[in-house]
Amino acid sequence: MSGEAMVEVVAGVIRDKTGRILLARRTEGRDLAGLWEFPGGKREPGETPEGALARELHEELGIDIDCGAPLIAVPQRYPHKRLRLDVRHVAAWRGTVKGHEGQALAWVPPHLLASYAMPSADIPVVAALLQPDRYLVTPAPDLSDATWLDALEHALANGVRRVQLRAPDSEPRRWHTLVDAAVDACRRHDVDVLVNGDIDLAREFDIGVHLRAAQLPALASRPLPADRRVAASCHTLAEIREAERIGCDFIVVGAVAGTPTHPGATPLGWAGFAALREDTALPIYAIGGLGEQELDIARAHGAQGIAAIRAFWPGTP
Ligand SMILES: Nc1nc2c([nH]c(=O)n2[C@H]2C[C@H](O)[C@@H](COP(=O)(O)OP(=O)(O)OP(=O)(O)O)O2)c(=O)[nH]1
Repeated sequence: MSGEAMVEVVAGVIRDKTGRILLARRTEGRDLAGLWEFPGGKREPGETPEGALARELHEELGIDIDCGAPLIAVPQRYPHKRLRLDVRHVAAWRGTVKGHEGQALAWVPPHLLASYAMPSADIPVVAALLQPDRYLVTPAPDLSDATWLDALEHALANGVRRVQLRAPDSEPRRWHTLVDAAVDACRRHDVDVLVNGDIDLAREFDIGVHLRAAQLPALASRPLPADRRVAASCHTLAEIREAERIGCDFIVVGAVAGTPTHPGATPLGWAGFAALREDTALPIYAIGGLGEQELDIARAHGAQGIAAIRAFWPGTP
């Protein structure tokens, strides 16, 4: 099944002066007709991604472009094909945008992108545009509470925008007090905050919940409303299917590299990660022995970004 050839597709994020992003509607008679997509198309043999994108946007929209930085490349399996959707920012463009192939066009404010029906490969692309690329998982508060909260404040000041509060085996009353203070700090920084495992605690503080894989089978549906994040840690395709079934917003998958905290586990490697990525449209953070320096390679394998304890927690080696 994974032997089937991978179709290479390149698409562009084109913005106007007000920051709206251009979507095109796939015309009737084509695969995925009626869905909205980032303009682009298939790479031809011998073409670079940049060259293919420039050609496609000239043909489809009548514009000339300067290709910008890679955003994310999403491997994705559809019923009749496998493709890798390589999405690039368009740094600059010249000309007048017009649908040269009869396709409808829409300039969409970023916060409305998710309300457009798109192919499944685009769901991680929209998440990569809108949501944080780093997901801090807190270490257990071994030292004093003040030291732990101070480290959290530093991480938030360093630009972490999404946090999972996690403290395996912490004494419940101490943990409740710490979560209270941590939620307060995250709210002050306008940072997305989830608590590991404890759905009641998430409800009490009106925050998100990050579920362990073992918790998923017992849940009939997502335990929190749509405006609260529900995430899960997954290691296998079966666990990913459970996360999809209950309606998780995103998942964490690993371990990608070896980690000192799980010395016996066989790491997935980036190829193993990408193989799982192909079979789901959920946004995925890669975890396990990774840090900020792996963000580009993570995005190149379809990850939303990196989840880590040590790499994003100030003061850990
Ligand atoms: N341009 C573009 N294509 C996308 C996106 N998301 C996504 O799944 N695709 C898929 C749809 C197509 O299968 C393929 C792009 O092929 P294409 O648009 O150049 O060619 P086509 O219509 O003849 O493709 P097809 O019907 O033969 O699959 O990538 C996206 O955001 N932009």
